[in-house]
Amino acid sequence: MQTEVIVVAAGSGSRMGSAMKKQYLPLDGAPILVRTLQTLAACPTVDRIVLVVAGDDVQFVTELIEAYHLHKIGDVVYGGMERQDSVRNGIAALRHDTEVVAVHDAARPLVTADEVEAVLTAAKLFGAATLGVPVKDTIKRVDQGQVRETLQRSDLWAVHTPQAFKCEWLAEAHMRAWEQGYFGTDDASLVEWAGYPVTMVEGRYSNLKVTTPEDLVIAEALWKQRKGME
Ligand SMILES: Nc1ccn([C@@H]2O[C@H](COP(=O)(O)OP(=O)(O)OP(=O)(O)O)[C@@H](O)[C@H]2O)c(=O)n1
Ligand SMILES: C[C@](O)(CO)[C@H](O)COP(=O)(O)O
Repeated sequence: MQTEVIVVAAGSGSRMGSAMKKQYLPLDGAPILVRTLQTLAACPTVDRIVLVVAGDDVQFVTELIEAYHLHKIGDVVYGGMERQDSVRNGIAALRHDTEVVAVHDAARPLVTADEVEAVLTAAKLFGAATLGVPVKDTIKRVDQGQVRETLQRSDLWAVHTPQAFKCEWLAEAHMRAWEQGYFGTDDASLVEWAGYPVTMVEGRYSNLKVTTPEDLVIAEALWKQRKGME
């Protein structure tokens, strides 16, 4: 059974506000994107990685792949306006014999091989799965500055990547979403919208998405702590 991972790295990182796009900022001396790709390539179940980057970054990323001897990288394809467009471009580059595909944010460099393997295993068994963690804060729905509702925290999970799917489920969901103008902030929501069940796999709080400057400080501390424990 062939397994591929689409790594989306074509965002602009506007919330980070740095001169360099956040996926290329250093995490303990190597670019965040490199850290992410090294972990995915080390997963025994992952056969190939499709990397989605901005058109302007292809040359730079090709140099990174060589400089860091990154392996399992198949196609490097252009991203789109939204994350969903970038994933759709990645799907178009999958091999025809791929049965399970995972989608992962380049901006989540702290994912571990055992988390990746757990979500891939669940997708093989149940068709679709996402990593996530139970939320720790109380979540309220707010409209025009007014609290409208306090949600039942025990039902709420913060969703991470990777998310993994039977290839045909993900491809169908993305194609229908594109045709019907449906947008979601993750791939699982498209697959849910298409009518398929999605299994939640509990991951670790450390698998944060580097989004704003404080995330980078936390990610660096977690990375160094992990390295110290090896
Ligand atoms: N058009 C886009 C937008 C996002 N991404 C990728 O999707 C992941 C999650 O997106 P996010 O953290 O929101 O990244 P950005 O869009 O870059 O950040 P921002 O919203 O702050 O601009 C990142 O790895 C990002 O590079 C992408 O490939 N293509
Ligand atoms: C896919 C994701 O990382 C799951 O938490 C998240 O939805 C991406 O959202 P963003 O708007 O691209 O930050």
